[in-house]
Amino acid sequence: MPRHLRTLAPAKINLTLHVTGQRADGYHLLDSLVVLLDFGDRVDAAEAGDLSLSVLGPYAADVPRGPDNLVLRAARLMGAGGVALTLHKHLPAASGIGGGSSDAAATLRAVAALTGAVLPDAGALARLGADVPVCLHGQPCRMQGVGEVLTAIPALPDLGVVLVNPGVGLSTPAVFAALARRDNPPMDPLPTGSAPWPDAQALADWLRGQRNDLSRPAIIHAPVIAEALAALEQMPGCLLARMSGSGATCFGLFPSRAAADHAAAALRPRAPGWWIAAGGLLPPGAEAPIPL
Ligand SMILES: C[C@](O)(CO)[C@H](O)COP(=O)(O)OP(=O)(O)OC[C@H]1O[C@@H](n2ccc(N)nc2=O)[C@H](O)[C@@H]1O
Ligand SMILES: Nc1ncnc2c1ncn2[C@@H]1O[C@H](COP(=O)(O)OP(=O)(O)OP(=O)(O)O)[C@@H](O)[C@H]1O
Repeated sequence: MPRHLRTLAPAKINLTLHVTGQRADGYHLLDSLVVLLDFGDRVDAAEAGDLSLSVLGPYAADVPRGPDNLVLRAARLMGAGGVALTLHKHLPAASGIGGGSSDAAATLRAVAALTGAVLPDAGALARLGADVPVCLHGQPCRMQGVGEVLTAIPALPDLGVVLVNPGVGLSTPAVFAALARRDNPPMDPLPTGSAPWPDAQALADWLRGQRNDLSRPAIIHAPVIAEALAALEQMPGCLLARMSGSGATCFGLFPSRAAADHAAAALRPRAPGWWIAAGGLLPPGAEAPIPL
C-alpha cells in the first residue's frame, strides 16, 4: 500500500441539463450529459496518526475547514481514522462545476488506495452529493434520476473547453427553486453508432438542440451569467457556449485544446475579475491516485 498519494479532483461540466420532474422529497429528476475535465482541485492523502484536513489554494477561504468539508465527510464515510488530507482548492466554490462533489470522489479514491477500505454503497454516495456518483464514475456519461443513474454514451471527439466564472457563487437549491417548470422534456435520443460525433463541431451542433433548464433561473439570480455567455460566444473558434450545472460557471467548446488556450488567453485581460480556465476532456484513467 502506498503511504502518500496525490489525486486530481476534476472539474465537472453538464454539457446538457434537462430538469424533467420532481420527487416527493423535493429533489429534481435530471437528464444530463456529463464530462470531467483534465484540471481541477487536488486532494493529497498521507498515512498519519489521526484524521485531519488542511485546505490550501486560491479558493481555500470559500470552503469550510471543519467537519462539513466534503473531503472530511467522504473520509469519515470510508471509516478513515489515520489519514492526513490536504485539499488544494483551485476551482471556485458553489459554481456548478462539481467542486465539492469532485473533492469528495477524489477523497474516496485516495482513501481506498491508501487503506484498502471499500467504497461506500450507492445510497451513501448520493447522500454526500448528487454529483458524487458521476464524479466517482470518472467517464463521460448520461446522468439521470437525481444523479444516481449513470449510463454510457457514444465516444466523444477531441474537444477544447474554456470555463468562465463571472465572480459570483450561486446556491444550488435557490436556482432549482426559481425554475418556472419542473416537467421539461428530456434530451433528444442519443445518436447511435460508434462515433456519431466525428468532431467537436458535430457534437456542438447536436448540443445546440438540447438545453440547460437551470440557465434561465440562474440568470435571474445573477444576470452577469448572460455576459459570460456572450463573451465566450464572441471568442474566435467558440462552437457553443452554455452554463454548467446550477451556475454560474459557463463553458465554451472549441475544436482543440490549443484553440481553447488561445481564447482563454485573449479573454483574461478583458475580464480581470472573472475566473477563466482552459483544458480538455479527462483522459481515461487520469483520475487514479498517484503515489508520491
Ligand atoms: C445541478 C447539478 O450540479 C447537476 O449536475 C447537481 O444535481 C447538483 O449536485 P450537488 O451540488 O452535488 O447537489 P447536492 O449537494 O446533493 O444538493 C444540493 C441541493 O440541490 C437541489 N437538488 C440537487 C440535485 C437534484 N437532483 N435535485 C435537487 O433539487 C436540492 O435542493 C439539494 O438540497
Ligand atoms: N470541498 C469543498 N469544496 C467546495 N465546496 C464545499 C466543499 N466542502 C463543502 N462545501 C460546501 O458545498 C457548497 C457547494 O459547493 P460546490 O463547489 O460543490 O458547488 P456546486 O456548484 O453546488 O457544485 P455542483 O456543480 O455539484 O452543483 C459550498 O457552498 C460549500 O460551503
